Amino acid sequence: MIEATGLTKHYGRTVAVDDLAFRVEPGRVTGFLGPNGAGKSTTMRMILGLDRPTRGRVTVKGQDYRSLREPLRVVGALLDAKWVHPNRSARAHLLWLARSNRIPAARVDEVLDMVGLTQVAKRRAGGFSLGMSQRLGIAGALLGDPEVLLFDEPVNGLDPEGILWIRQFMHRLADEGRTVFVSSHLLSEMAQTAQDLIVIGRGRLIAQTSTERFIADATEDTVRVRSPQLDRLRELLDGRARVAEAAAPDGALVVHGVEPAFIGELAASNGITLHELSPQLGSLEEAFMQLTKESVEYHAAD
Ligand SMILES: Nc1ncnc2c1ncn2[C@@H]1O[C@H](COP(=O)(O)OP(=O)(O)OP(=O)(O)O)[C@@H](O)[C@H]1O
Repeated sequence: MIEATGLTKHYGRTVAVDDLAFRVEPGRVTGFLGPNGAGKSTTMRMILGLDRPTRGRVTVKGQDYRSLREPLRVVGALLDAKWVHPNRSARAHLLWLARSNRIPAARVDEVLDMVGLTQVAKRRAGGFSLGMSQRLGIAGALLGDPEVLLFDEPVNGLDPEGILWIRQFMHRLADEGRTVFVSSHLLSEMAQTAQDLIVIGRGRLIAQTSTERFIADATEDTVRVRSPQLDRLRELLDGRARVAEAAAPDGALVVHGVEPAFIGELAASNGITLHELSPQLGSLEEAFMQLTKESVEYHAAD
C-alpha cells in the first residue's frame, strides 16, 4: 500500500505538488491521472525517495522509502525505459542490477522469461525497440519480487500490441495481490487499464474513486433521436428534457437528461414514428478535460 498525507513539493516558486492525500490499495491497478505538468512524476519521485517533500509524507507499506532496508524487494519502478547502458546485453544489465541488490542470478532468468525477453537476452540493450526496452525496464522492476510497483507513463510511444501487453501484464501483477500504481495523461488509456483512479491537476487532488464511478460522474449520457416528425417530438420534449439546439450533422436530435425508454414511450403514445433511438456514452476525454480545465498549466492561445 502507498499512502500520502499533506504531500507538498515546491521548486522555488513552483508548487509542483500541493497538499496531496491519497491511498493506493493492493490487488488493484490504480491509475494516476493528470494533464502534463500536474505533478505526477514529482509525486512518483517522492514515493521512491528521489526527491524530498517540502512538507507532508508519503509511505510504502507504512515506511518512508529511505528507511527501507532492501528497497528493491519492496518497491519496483519503471521511470525511464531508456535507462540502461546501451552496450550491455539485457541479461548483463539485469545481472548488474541484481548483484548490487544481493538478488540471486537465477532470478534474472526468471524475470526475463516473465516479460518474454529470453530469446533476446544476449542482445545489446541499446538496439532494443521502445517496446522491448519497456519490457526490460519492467523486468528490472520485478527483480526483487516487490509487492509495490510504480510505472511512470509506461505506454507512451508504444504500438497497440505493446500497449495491450503492458495492460495485461499489469492486471496479472495486481491479480497476484501486488499494489500497481501507473501514471498517465490519457484518460481513455487508463479507463481500460485501471480499476481505481487518482486524478490530480496543478499538484492538487481532483478525485480519488473507482474508474467506473469517475466516468459515470464525469460524463452525461445522451440519446440520439431521428424521426420524420422531429419538430412535433421536440415540442413534446420541451420542459421534460434538454434538447440540443445544434442538432447532429445528420439532423438527429441530441437529448439530455432522460432515458431512451421515456422518449420511445412518449413517441408511441403520440403516434410519432422513430427512425433512430440510440443511447450515447459520454466522451471520456471531454469529461477529463472539463474536470482538469482549471488545472492545465498552459492553454493553447485561442
Ligand atoms: N526539478 C525541477 N525543478 C523545477 N521545476 C520542476 C522540477 N520538476 C518538476 N518541476 C515542475 O513541477 C511541475 C510538475 O511537474 P511533473 O513533471 O511532476 O508533472 P507531470 O504530471 O509528471 O507532467 P508530465 O506528464 O508532463 O510528465 C511542473 O510545473 C514542472 O515544470
